[in-house]
Amino acid sequence: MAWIQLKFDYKHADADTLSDHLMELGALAVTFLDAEDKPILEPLPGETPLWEHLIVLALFDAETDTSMMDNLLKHSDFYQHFGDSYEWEIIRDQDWERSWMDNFKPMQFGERVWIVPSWCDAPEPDAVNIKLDPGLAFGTGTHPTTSLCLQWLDSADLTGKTVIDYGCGSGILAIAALLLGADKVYAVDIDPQAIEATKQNLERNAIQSERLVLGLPNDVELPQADILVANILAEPLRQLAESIANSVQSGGNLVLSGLLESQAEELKQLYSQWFTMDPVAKEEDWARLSGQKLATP
Ligand SMILES: C[S@@+](CC[C@H](N)C(=O)[O-])C[C@H]1O[C@@H](n2cnc3c(N)ncnc32)[C@H](O)[C@@H]1O
Repeated sequence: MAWIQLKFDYKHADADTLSDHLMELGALAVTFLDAEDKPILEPLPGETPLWEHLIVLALFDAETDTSMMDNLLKHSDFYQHFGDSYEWEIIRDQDWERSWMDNFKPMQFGERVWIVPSWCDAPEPDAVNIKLDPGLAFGTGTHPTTSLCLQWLDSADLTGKTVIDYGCGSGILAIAALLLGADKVYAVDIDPQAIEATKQNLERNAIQSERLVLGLPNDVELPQADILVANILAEPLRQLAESIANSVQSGGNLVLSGLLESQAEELKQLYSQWFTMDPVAKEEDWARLSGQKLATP
């Protein structure tokens, strides 16, 4: 399968906001390289004079309409910092895999959870270690939205619970829930690569396959779960609101991310017709909503 990659030189300090913007435009992943083509390992803070000259790689689905994207980029605030230097290229799967693998190191979330790349040893062997290889799917824990969801799961008592992971990507949240004690997880995604990555990550973590029901949204009959986690973008969260709400049982929990801080209040209002909503949690410019389902009359 081919992918397309947008590559450009970026001469400005605020790389973090640029990354968020590219993800909003549909990028599946964004990687920064230094002037010597080496991946930058640390997250890029909002303002730093260190990275005044970056090479930016953004991976998009092969179906992406590049002329529409050119147009959107030309009208973005970032355009002045890269001008016409950008180029689109078709890349093979393996090339992309290599670039993110270099960036991906063991990371801790909350008290108990570690995400450990499948080619690394666990720094804390007794922790809840999730062995992960996202392949081409989204979800390594490096993005604030995944991190916010992992922190919520880490803080909850999942013992014996039924969980839905809506938009599972690499399966990172589904597997975290299972290793934290959930009885059964239903994981769905519109991207077949995500289904494949989740299946392989399940095997990597030696979890019995009966504990995970996995598939495309139309192929999986969702139960009313104790907990539903959805780290997808604001627009699908708006469109799917009613069906998401219906998939949580009374008293059950909702965890939503993939939305920017600026989108949080509107979505909180929307979901408050079914849930008692908690204060918005934030990491960098991203937000997480959570709430408890109201009893149905
Ligand atoms: C931001 S990634 C999250 C992946 C992973 N759950 C995590 O937390 O890192 C969003 C995922 O949702 C999927 N997705 C987007 N819209 C969707 C929809 N309407 N229904 C199901 N999955 C969707 C995408 O294919 C992608 O894998």
